[in-house]
Amino acid sequence: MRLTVTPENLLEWIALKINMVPLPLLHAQIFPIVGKAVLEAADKGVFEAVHKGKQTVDEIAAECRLHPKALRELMGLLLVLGYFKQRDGRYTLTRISQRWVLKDHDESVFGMMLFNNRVVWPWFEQLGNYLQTGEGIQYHDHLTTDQWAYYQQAMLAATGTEAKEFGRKAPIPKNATRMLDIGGSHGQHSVALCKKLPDLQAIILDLPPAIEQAAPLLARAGMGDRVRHQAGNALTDDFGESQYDIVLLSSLAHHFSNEQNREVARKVARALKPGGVYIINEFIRPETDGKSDGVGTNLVGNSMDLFYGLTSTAGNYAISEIQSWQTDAGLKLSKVKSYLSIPGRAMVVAKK
Ligand SMILES: C[S@@+](CC[C@H](N)C(=O)[O-])C[C@H]1O[C@@H](n2cnc3c(N)ncnc32)[C@H](O)[C@@H]1O
Repeated sequence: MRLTVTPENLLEWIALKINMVPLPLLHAQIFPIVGKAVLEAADKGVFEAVHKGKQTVDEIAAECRLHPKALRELMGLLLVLGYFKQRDGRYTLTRISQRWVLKDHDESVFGMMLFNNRVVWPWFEQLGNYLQTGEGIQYHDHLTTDQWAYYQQAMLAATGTEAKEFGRKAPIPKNATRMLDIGGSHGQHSVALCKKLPDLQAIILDLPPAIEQAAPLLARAGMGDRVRHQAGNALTDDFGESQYDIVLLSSLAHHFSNEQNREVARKVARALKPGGVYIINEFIRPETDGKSDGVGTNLVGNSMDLFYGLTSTAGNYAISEIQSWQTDAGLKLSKVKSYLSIPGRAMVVAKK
């Protein structure tokens, strides 16, 4: 998928076609305000206010304690972006905002919006420094307790749609009984598989400050002892020998260096039972050397690559790199499964 500029009439189409429109001006001037406007609107409670029945700018402004003139400007932009409909000065939510933004919808990305607005936004200031030094933020080493809470809620929000597709598509042994979910946070991937296989139990290995915030999120799934947290560190802990039918590493490889991922794969291979699977679930770095790895160059893969570089120094990996960790660890490669709901993301699977 791509973010494109769509002409609204023939003259605009021609202007775009003959390179008369300064597209970089859109990237430089329009895109930053679009992103921040959506984040602030969610954070200030604008969507929830409309959901509660506040429909005019004055009603929404009073409910959210915002300045009416400033809010009118914000609503104009959100209208163009398709978050609201407006008739006779009364705003209503569109299907997009009802499904993806309202706090209580099970697929809502609201938690990710709060994290991005309150924690991540200031990090972007450091992109220039990252480009000069190659040194990312390594945020796991610096988060405050509140930031850990926003982070874990964001991870849950980001998984609302993915976990369903993961549950349907993950190629797992039908008789699996034990699973290790490394950096599993809220545990939704494990919950999805445990709902599918009644004899499966999962351990979610994560850092102690993450578990402190993720425990109540996991408890909401009502899985009891079948999915439980274990405090640890994937880089220093041993995972044991012939213990698990399934090991999952979801959205953690991008925080680790190539060598760290290779070492994690070695420990995973030892910890798998014969026939067990190692699933690395990740945003894929599109190949930049012209070779296609099945996912191709795309907006999500490329922007997440830069984002993870900035935030963790590592970044995304190409499918061929991920598979090299698995084969070096003595595992046999299986199919790569991509997602329909999250473009640029895939499960890279290997078997013992
Ligand atoms: C980006 S989140 C992904 C959460 C979840 N697996 C998912 O796909 O939604 C990365 C998780 O890995 C955890 N993590 C980071 N470094 C870790 C380490 N060295 N050992 C174990 N967990 C780690 C973080 O605390 C966080 O919960």
